[in-house]
Amino acid sequence: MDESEKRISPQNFPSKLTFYVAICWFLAAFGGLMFGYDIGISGGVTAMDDFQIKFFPKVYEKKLHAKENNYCKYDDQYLQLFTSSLYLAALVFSFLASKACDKFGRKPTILIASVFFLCGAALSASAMNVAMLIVGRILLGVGVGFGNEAVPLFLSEIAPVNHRGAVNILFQLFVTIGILFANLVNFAVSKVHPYGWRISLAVAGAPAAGLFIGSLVISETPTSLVERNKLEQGHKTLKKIRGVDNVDAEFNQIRAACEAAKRAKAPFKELMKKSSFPPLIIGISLQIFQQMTGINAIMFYAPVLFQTVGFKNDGSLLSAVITGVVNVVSTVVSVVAVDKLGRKALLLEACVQMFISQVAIGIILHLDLPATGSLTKVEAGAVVFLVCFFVMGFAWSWGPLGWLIPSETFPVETRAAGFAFAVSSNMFFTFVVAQAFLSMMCHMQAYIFFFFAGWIFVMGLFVVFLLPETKGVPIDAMAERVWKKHPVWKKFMD
Ligand SMILES: OC[C@H]1O[C@](O)(CO)[C@@H](O)[C@@H]1O
Repeated sequence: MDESEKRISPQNFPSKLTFYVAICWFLAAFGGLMFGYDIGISGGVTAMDDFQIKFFPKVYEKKLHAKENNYCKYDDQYLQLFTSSLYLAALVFSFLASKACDKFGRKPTILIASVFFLCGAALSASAMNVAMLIVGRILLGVGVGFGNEAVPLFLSEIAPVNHRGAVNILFQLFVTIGILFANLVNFAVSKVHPYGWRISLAVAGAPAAGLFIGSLVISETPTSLVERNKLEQGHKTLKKIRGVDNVDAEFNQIRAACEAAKRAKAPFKELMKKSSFPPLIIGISLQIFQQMTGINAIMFYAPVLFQTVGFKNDGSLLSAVITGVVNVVSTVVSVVAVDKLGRKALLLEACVQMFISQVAIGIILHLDLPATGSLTKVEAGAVVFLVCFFVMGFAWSWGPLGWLIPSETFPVETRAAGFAFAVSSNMFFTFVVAQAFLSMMCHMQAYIFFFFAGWIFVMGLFVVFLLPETKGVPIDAMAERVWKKHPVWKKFMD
């Protein structure tokens, strides 16, 4: 602990925001774009008639005859597997990726991700049957597993220290841009019959190719080089990315951090110590809660949801574009607000906003959807508005902070391992929502929205009673200034 006080304050490390670093961010951020594209593309594709006729004819038949039981139109395990399989693969491979990041470095791990992305895009776009389609999604998932572990790590390791928070949010920002891009592509190709869906799936190759080229151009991070004992090369790279000669102070800090990480021989074992529980519980809970807001019910299935409430194909794809725009813009708000308003205020405000939206959507659907088969224009407009209101709240809080907080609360010894747990919790619960939402909607009907509202209520209590504020706290000082002062968590800190 005391060691950190002897170091030069990280705020004083000399650095310029170099053009080279900006290029590296831009290229690596294709990883976020790729992830977002995969999130956003599946909902629109599953809602396309041509796609359903080819792969899920039973779903198509059911849809044609659906009047009364609108909520069950898309209740099909295989259809859901098309979306969810990606996240299961990502979950498994995020652990392998954390090993690859350590052993081979961030750069080759990003390269591996891009190759899987390219293969996955090619296979799913050319699929002749459901098996090819799902194997294609699994390959994309392997890419997501590697990419989501390596890219955020890469971005934050080459960022000048005082930009780390904002850069971390950059990843989420690119995810939201990827989702929007996918929504736009779906909207544009929905009239191309009978293979519009193939274009949607093939366009995923564009960010994948960007990431592939990027992974050849970017430098390995100084941290990763030092970790693998390439000290001289690490020092040289640090000079290059900072654009100044005097990088010794920062370099020494990187070395000290790497040595500390090496001393903790088994980071996963270290994580099981009582004193590691506070950041671990916080990191995992934030990711679980992030998913249980119901965000991905909307991101994956917005077009399907909008069809359920009575929009035609076009209208539902256009509405998904609107929610996509709201998602991007609100994430930008978060970049600015997070260090001014603090984490807790944003998370709490969003709970109120998301709770109101979910309850109001539930009430509208409960009162009117079963009786009439579809909503009136005004009601359908209100549902789109409420979905946007919900997405807005999520995007400036739980979306980015679900990643930011776990990246700033673990001590260096357990940071990578702890973050891997957070990533995999996210993937697991994303999988659960993707696989279960359409069936849950079929069985619970409008009550599904009250179910998510219930989770949001619990999340609010969690923020009030268990989440400490970490705004402005240096990472090395978390234990002293945060955990040991918190009425609940101090009991874990001996
Ligand atoms: O922007 C919404 C997207 O952000 C994530 O929560 C990741 O933080 C995804 O699970 C979701 O689809």
